[in-house]
Amino acid sequence: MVNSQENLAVSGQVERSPSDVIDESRVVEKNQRFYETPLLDVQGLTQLYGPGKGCANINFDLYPGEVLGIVGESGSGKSTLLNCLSGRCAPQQGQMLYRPQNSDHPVDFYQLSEASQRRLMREEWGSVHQNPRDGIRMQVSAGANIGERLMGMGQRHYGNIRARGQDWLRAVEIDPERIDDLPTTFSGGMQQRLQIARNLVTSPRLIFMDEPTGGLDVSVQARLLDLLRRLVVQMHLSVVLVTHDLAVARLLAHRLVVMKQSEIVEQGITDQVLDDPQHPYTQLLVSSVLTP
Ligand SMILES: Nc1ncnc2c1ncn2[C@@H]1O[C@H](COP(=O)(O)OP(=O)(O)OP(=O)(O)O)[C@@H](O)[C@H]1O
Repeated sequence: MVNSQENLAVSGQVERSPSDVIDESRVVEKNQRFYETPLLDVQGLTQLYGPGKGCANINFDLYPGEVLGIVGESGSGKSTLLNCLSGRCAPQQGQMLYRPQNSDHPVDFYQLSEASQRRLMREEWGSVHQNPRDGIRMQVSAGANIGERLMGMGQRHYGNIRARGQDWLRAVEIDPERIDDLPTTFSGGMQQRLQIARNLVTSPRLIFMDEPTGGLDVSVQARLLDLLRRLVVQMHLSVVLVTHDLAVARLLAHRLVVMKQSEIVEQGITDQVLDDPQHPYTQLLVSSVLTP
């Protein structure tokens, strides 16, 4: 039996011309080289609403296929940082170098024209919000939610778009027979999985996630985390993940950034940061989870 991921690859190929296949082999070569260099290089990013409120002097790299977790208590500036990174807000200072697909040269995202920023956000990036209502349209069918992202990238063949929609519903463990149903008839976990399908159908390289499992029952969370972990590996996604849940960070993130009052106080390999925290604030954060 062909698994969902293979189905996705097959349906993707249906729409590709032979010249695209040749291009693709070049992309793979380039991606291998990119592996040596960051996909995202963030330097001195600052967006302050008041002293200690927002994010200040943020520096980090993100590599292809890497998940970076951003943790910290409420109000430490995680969402402000994510909003700047995902292009929803322009920071007061700093730069974010991004290496676009099929290019050897990084671009400074905030210096791009609004049209170029929007193109990257539409074609190469995705955002998974905590509340699925912020990321999917509740009044159109599940299939339309997935299909409109493909149409936004210029695809017009109804049969192919519908087939991709069904493939992606299957990949996120939703019965493809529900393709014509409204998301309002889905459970919270299903809505979140639909939001993920809508994001991933365009094969993005970079995904921003804000508490993707927040507000879900523990068993639903576990299933979603398992799905996310699998998709991240299969699609070689780079992810910036904001979470207050250290267990979620431990499960998904390769590296962690710890924020306190707008600044990064510690960053490193996830297991090292959580098992041997160096900064007193991180020690407090970790011990507050361990203490019953
Ligand atoms: N648009 C804004 N205008 C004024 N202050 C803001 C704005 N956005 C955020 N802040 C303030 O900046 C600080 C950081 O908020 P932010 O939402 O980034 O924190 P957070 O770590 O994501 O918190 P939480 O985990 O509760 O979502 C807070 O004090 C908040 O009140």
